[in-house]
Amino acid sequence: MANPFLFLEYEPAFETLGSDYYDQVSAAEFPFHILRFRNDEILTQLGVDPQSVTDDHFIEAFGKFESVRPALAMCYHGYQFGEYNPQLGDGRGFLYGQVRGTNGELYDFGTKGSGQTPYSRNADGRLTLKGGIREVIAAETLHRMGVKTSRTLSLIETGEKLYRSDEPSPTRSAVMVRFSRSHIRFGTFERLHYFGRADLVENLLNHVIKYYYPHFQNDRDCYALFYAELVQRVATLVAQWMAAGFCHGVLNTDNMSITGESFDYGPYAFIPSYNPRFTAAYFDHSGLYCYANQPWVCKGNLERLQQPLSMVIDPKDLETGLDLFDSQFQETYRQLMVNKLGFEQLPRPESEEFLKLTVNLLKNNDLGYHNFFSLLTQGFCQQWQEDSTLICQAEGLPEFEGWRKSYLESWQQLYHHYLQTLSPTEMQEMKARLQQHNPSFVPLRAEIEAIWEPIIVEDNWEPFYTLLQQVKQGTKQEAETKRTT
Ligand SMILES: Nc1ncnc2c1ncn2[C@@H]1O[C@H](COP(=O)(O)OP(=O)(O)OP(=O)(O)O)[C@@H](O)[C@H]1O
Ligand SMILES: [Mg+2]
Repeated sequence: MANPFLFLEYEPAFETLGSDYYDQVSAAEFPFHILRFRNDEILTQLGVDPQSVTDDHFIEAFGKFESVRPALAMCYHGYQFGEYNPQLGDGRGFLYGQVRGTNGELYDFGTKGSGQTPYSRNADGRLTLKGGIREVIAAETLHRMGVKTSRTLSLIETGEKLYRSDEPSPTRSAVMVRFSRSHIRFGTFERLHYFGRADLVENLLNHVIKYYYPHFQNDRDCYALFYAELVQRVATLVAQWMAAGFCHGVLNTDNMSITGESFDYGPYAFIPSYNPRFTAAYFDHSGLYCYANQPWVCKGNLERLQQPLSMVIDPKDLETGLDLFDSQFQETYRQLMVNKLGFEQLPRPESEEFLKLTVNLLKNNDLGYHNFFSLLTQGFCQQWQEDSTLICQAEGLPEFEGWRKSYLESWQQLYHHYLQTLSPTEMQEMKARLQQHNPSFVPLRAEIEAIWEPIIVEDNWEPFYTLLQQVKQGTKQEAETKRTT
């Protein structure tokens, strides 16, 4: 049977920009290939019947890299922890190809761990299996939580021994293919500014607008409009991370997509509890990219992007665009938190106090962030409309004493107050909304670590697949039932 991946209609979109933007490379050859994860949902999104795609097809295309288009290592620089680094670029990946989804939008297949390139510096060009697994889990969980994210199309174990300072070594290797809107990064523009090439900035800008902001293509102000929309997309994304309790960990400008989509999941974590200073990367000593800093860091990255863009866009327009960030972030975050609490909308300005109280309740008590919303979802019932003391009192909430108890009571009373305004139908809808916005299973770091143990000890992959089912279904029980039936 012919390999469907080799018969997709690949569009040489980035390729037509020319060699100023990439280097043609070839993939490494690996000792063996074992498909560990395939994402059939993406096949459907591409209009490919998953039944027609065998595991060997995945291995041929995304492990042995049989292909119809050249492999392109994309060039970029970036600000890393505030320092400009001109020695970046795809050092362990390349653009395999670009295809349209059934929605008409263009997507990248980008590799990670496929071998060395001119940008590998002294590194091996490889990805650890554990790193690949962690990225699969992050992308699938964020997707379930409604965050605009890249996905993982495949993860293939490749049989090499890798040495890493942050994993017991030797450790196992893998190659991953990422499915994302684009791998053009803020750093792709920054590199062109570094070389003083306004012409290349302009070409790239036209390309980005054509493929990712096509609604502005014929507008006289298309550059300014593009930047203003990017600002809003990034602000929306950060609000989604914050509501999802997600800390990306490495918000360097080479990890910021020009489409406003989230990607590159290295040392990320879902926050265990609401701690604004929670820092995901062990090497982020100052906590620069901690949970609460994410909005202003991303706004700062957008501001940095003005440097290359101002080679072709009026700086006044860029300033006006950036001004949209704060309100877009606040508005989206507010709405998402209102939804996480189960409501469609809450009246303003009076409900602001309630939202603040919710965050403070989470901050000042030893409540798990995800656990709290999960308890709210599981316990939600009609009786809460009658008796405020029942609210969120299901098993699992720690005993509150002293000022903490009165804090909880104030919160319950306000929640109760808003519940009383709802009709029986609205109460039903509220239950559904709680379930939609609060998956009862969000993998914390320890849970991700726990699936790695059986893999290294006895090559047991069941916990990994079960965890992915849990993430998809949103509940542990449902996932376990589904796997055993
Ligand atoms: N093992 C490696 N071999 C070669 N280059 C590497 C390796 N690990 C990281 N790099 C390079 O270091 C830089 C920063 O890495 P970072 O972890 O942000 O990106 P990445 O995870 O490799 O790729 P992506 O951003 O596409 O997810 C990139 O230029 C990357 O290609
Ligand atoms: Mg990166």
